[in-house]
Amino acid sequence: MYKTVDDVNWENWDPVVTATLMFVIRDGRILLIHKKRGFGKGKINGPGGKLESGETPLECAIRETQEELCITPTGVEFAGELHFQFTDNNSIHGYVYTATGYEGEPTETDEADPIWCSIDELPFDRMWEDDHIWFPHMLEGRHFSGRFIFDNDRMLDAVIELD
Ligand SMILES: Nc1[nH]c(=O)nc2c1ncn2[C@H]1C[C@H](O)[C@@H](COP(=O)(O)OP(=O)(O)OP(=O)(O)O)O1
Repeated sequence: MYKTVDDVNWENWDPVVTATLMFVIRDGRILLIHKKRGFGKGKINGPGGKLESGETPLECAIRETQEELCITPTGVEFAGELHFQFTDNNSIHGYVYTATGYEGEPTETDEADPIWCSIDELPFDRMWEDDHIWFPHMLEGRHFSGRFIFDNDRMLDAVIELD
């Protein structure tokens, strides 16, 4: 049973899922989604999803943003990595990207409803519990690497490293 980050053998960690997140940040605002289905349904997060075969995390993050919000992010940069170990043995390796702009118009789809938020008033109470730990680093443009233990959607432990 995983309780703390130290209970995981990170050297041999073999995540079940590799996934991505994309955050468009411009003019003091960030483009989030209300997730309508899939993992984390009902939460507020960035667009993103599972890596498909033959795809890089960057390609995945752009494709998922196109699929979920009908926009193509521009000025994309790598922001950080997230390592989630769940007590039920699920595990997710997440790659986070930021973008400074986009082509198209953010549009509601079956998967997501777009929400613009002020970066000073983020809805952390409706987001995954780890987000308040690494969002400030992402917003500062600081690369981060986070390790987290979750029991369903309750965070049990967290460690964050900065470049
Ligand atoms: N603790 C957490 N904090 C966070 O901010 N995002 C998390 C998270 N745990 C998972 N995610 C995100 C990462 C990724 O975008 C998504 C999980 O990917 P999944 O592919 O499992 O989701 P979906 O069911 O949307 O899959 P797709 O069918 O590929 O869209 O949830």
